[in-house]
Amino acid sequence: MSAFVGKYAEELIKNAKYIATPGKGILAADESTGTIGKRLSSISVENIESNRQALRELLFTSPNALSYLSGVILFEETLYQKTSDGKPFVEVLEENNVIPGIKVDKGTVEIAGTNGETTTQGFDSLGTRCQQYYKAGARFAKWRAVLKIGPNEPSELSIQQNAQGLARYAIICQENGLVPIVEPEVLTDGPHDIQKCAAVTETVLAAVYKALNEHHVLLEGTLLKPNMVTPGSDSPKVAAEVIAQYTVTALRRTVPPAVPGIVFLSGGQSEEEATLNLDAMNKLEVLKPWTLSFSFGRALQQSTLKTWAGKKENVPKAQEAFLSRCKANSEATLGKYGGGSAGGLASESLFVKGYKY
Ligand SMILES: O=P(O)(O)OC[C@H]1O[C@](O)(COP(=O)(O)O)[C@@H](O)[C@@H]1O
Repeated sequence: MSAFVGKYAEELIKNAKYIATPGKGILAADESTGTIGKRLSSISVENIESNRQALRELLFTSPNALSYLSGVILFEETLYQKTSDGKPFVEVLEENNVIPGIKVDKGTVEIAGTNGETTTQGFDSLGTRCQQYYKAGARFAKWRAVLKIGPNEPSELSIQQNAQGLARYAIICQENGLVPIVEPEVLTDGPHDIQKCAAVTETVLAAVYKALNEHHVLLEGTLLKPNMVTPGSDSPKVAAEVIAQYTVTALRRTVPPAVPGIVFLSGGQSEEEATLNLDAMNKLEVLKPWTLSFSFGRALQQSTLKTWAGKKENVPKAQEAFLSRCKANSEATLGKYGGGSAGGLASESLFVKGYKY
């Protein structure tokens, strides 16, 4: 084995495999304080710790919803929070066989001399932070790199910087017992067609797997969180079957079978769109050596957030909405989603231009 095999190898492989269990997926509830502020302001709720805690408690204590999840990504503040009855969130998740994860990046900064391209920050004391998060119960981590499509973008510089950054992050996580989720997000902004998105996604993923190899990352103990291959936001939409075909083709060309699971981000798709696209991928009859599942933020929470609207009396209804999205996405990981669990809210587009933070 060419990869560096540290003392956590077996545990990393076991946890990555568990997270990729067919029928289960990841809730991305790791919005940083700024990002959750935007979500809360959309329902006129103040961005203070008690409101952030209340939203996360609503999600994590949602009856039956956790049976469709294998992992939840947390922001640092949430990792140490408790329910209103005083039970640590980490315990609530563990009791339901859901692995707690942690966002370890510190957001993006512009790369000088580029047309608004970015690299991701967060290397300062990353190893020490991983050790602390492991002690607190986290067993996987997330780091988001962002690439954009433009006339000359992504540049070679941004592809290389982001691939190297993801690989360096991944090996530091593995040295400290955390399964790294490798997230190179190609943004959907722009007038490009689906072929362009496919070409860029393939180039980016090829660079990422080359870098992971150079850094001796144990692929069996990682997960990939990519964008789906779609037309740009200013282009006409295409059918879920077309998205499925292009996305699975791009992944088959670039992601080694040693990777146990690919967990998509939703990237501003509506809840229903994201589920139907995932379902169409799992219905495709081609060899897919990895589990294809979800790690949605907005596409799991939007109708729940709107239904809650910050009011205690709406919690049971909001939890029903959350359960219905979790169940729908679980079915989609098996290619068994019939569609239609969408109320009006689940079909609302969640696209935000230049989604960075
Ligand atoms: O910039 P932040 O606060 O890290 O948030 C980025 C968000 O994007 C994600 O990576 C993907 O979310 P979406 O499914 O909403 O695209 C989440 O895990 C995360 O909450």
